[in-house]
Amino acid sequence: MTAIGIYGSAGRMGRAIADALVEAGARLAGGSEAKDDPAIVARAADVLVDFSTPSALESHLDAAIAAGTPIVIGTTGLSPAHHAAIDAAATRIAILQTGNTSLGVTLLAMLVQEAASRLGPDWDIEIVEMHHRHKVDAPSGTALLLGEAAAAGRGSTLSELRVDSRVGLTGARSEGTIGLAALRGGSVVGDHSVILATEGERIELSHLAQDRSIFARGAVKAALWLAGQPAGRYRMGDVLGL
Ligand SMILES: NC(=O)C1=CN([C@@H]2O[C@H](COP(=O)(O)OP(=O)(O)OC[C@H]3O[C@@H](n4cnc5c(N)ncnc54)[C@H](OP(=O)(O)O)[C@@H]3O)[C@@H](O)[C@H]2O)C=CC1
Ligand SMILES: O=C(O)C1=N[C@H](C(=O)O)C[C@H](O)C1
Repeated sequence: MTAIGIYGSAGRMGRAIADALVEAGARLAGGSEAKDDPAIVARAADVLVDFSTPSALESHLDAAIAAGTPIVIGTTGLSPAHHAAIDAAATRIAILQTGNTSLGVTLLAMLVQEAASRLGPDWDIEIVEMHHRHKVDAPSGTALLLGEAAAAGRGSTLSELRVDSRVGLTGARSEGTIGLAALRGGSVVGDHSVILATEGERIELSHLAQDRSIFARGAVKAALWLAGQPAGRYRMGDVLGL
């Protein structure tokens, strides 16, 4: 029985993952919060999942490397420096990082990349997301993941094309850019729409999360898969065979 350790175990996702891993036939190796030593659960677990906060990432990676334990990173709000730290750690242990562990969003990202590659640059791409009032980062990790997929479809990267929430006298839209807008309110679990718009028509590709359990089940599936992998950086598409 695979033992899964949870960083951020008392949070919304940590609690949902504790439920999901039992349903998947795994065992909880232990949980860890800010006050705890992350090395303890890293040593007790066959695989770790991190749904906590970006400022804890470095200590969680250090603990995972020291114990030789693979880790799924679901925490969002990561900076380029965090991604560089993940790349470095992935030369030592297996790591899967994703802004969204659901099957639906993993497939949506592929559809977005395909649409962006087939439609010309006169098709504008805008990404709108809405989340609950407690969310602390924006744009969401999923919006960034979808933006990267759209940019890849255009043969570019999101950092080259992104325009964040417009305000004031912005001027007309620049062709080829990808706009990002974030809404916050109530208890919305996670809604994302990628809008492709040209003169006279538009396409909207959307994912609506109705329950946090979709992320939790995906995180457990990813953890069980990652437990058997050699060092390297992996994606949800690898887990789901998409
Ligand atoms: N990839 C995906 O599919 C998904 C990713 N997420 C992401 O997961 C993260 C957590 O989301 P959510 O559960 O809603 O947030 P919560 O705030 O409910 O949970 C985060 C938990 O992490 C704890 N924490 C803070 N610092 C540390 C630390 N140093 N070590 C261990 N734990 C710590 C928090 O404690 P305290 O409250 O005391 O600060 C809290 O219990 C977010 O970044 C979110 O965007 C969410 C859903 C799906
Ligand atoms: O904080 C959340 O709740 C969520 N965060 C992830 C994100 O930033 O995209 C995934 C999901 O949308 C819920």
